[in-house]
Amino acid sequence: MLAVHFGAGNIGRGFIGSLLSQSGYNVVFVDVNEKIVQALQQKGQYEVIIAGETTETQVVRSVSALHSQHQQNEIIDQIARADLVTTAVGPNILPLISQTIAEGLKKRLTDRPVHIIACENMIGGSEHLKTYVWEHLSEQEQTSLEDKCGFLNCAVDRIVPNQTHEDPLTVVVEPFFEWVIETKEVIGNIPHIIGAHFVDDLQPYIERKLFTVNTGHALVAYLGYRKKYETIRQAMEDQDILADVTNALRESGRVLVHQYGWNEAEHQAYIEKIVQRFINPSMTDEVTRVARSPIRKLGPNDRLIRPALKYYECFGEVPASLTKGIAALLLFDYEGDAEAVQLQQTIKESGVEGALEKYAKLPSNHPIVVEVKKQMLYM
Ligand SMILES: NC(=O)C1=CN([C@@H]2O[C@H](COP(=O)(O)OP(=O)(O)OC[C@H]3O[C@@H](n4cnc5c(N)ncnc54)[C@H](O)[C@@H]3O)[C@@H](O)[C@H]2O)C=CC1
Ligand SMILES: O=P(O)(O)OC[C@H]1O[C@](O)(CO)[C@@H](O)[C@@H]1O
Repeated sequence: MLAVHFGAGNIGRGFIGSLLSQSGYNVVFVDVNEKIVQALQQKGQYEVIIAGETTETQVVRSVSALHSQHQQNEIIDQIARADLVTTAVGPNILPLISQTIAEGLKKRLTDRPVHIIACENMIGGSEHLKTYVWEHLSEQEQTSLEDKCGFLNCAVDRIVPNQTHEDPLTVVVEPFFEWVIETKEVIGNIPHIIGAHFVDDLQPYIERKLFTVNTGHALVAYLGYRKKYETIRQAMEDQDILADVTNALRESGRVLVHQYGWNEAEHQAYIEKIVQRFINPSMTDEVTRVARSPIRKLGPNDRLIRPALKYYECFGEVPASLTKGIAALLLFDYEGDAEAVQLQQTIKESGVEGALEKYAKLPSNHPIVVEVKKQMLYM
């Protein structure tokens, strides 16, 4: 079995590539990072260090790599033969790799179906990717590929921080992982992926994951940045931040239980486990990594705005802690993050209302906007 995976970064190597290799796939990574591509080509394997109460090292074998820009023809040939195409490049990069995927699909030399799974932190990631890929195909090509390519939405959960190991390929990960894949668009057999959880309807799972793990993590990061903490663990040791995060997860949890009927006690246990994962003493995770790309995180369907809006819609109240998280995001002025710089520029030019209207699609008189502005005064 052959899998082509775009993005040999933290999640690519530390989660998706590792699981696919364990499941028996030859994994061809595609990346723009010359150093990583060369090292994968030379070694054909790498180590994943699972850092929990004890440390375990797994060797991921049967891997190779191609350069996303310099080896286009080779990538297209691999996609033409692949059983699986996966991505973990970040939502903003999906449009940039879509033409290559389209060219590979056009050259399918086999009638075997191919499944394409975008492993990004977003709702409908694979569906979005399909839209971008389809833009590069004629109507006739789209029709002929429709019953050969299944784009499967998924939710991926594993905390993989930035890596500091001497070997550029070695990746330290937390023990926990969850890969939930929707079966709606499966063509033929469900792909063989050890450890993945297949479900008919992803919506409850992706929302539970994004609006618990990612909502909580974003809050720790933005509040932690305000207080000048460098790591997530340091921020979690601050009792005020811990209380805000716990309360924000109570707010988003109330929405999730209301909307999807998750069992309340089980959801509380899910929250508690996640809070423990943020504290993991065996890993160092930087506040600026978790806070990265604030404009993406301010999106109407993303981890802060959507649960805050849903809370307001469902219960007629403005959620105090989620809005505090939004306020802290708007104050994230880290110069090493291009989106943070752009966001600060927008706020300077159009004010907080302008930024919330532009990126979160919230009208300036919305009660959430009013509350966010108020919260910003106290930070
Ligand atoms: N790190 C984590 O803990 C988690 C990350 N995610 C999601 O996984 C995705 C990737 O995140 P990370 O692995 O953390 O980021 P990362 O920055 O470590 O990896 C992204 C990789 O994509 C590569 N890339 C960029 N442009 C490319 C292109 N045109 N073609 C091929 N490769 C390209 C980069 O060089 C990099 O190696 C994101 O959507 C993120 O939200 C999801 C769950 C957990
Ligand atoms: O690019 P994003 O959305 O910040 O993705 C990384 C996030 O996903 C997580 O892994 C949670 O699954 C966190 O480590 C991190 O906050």
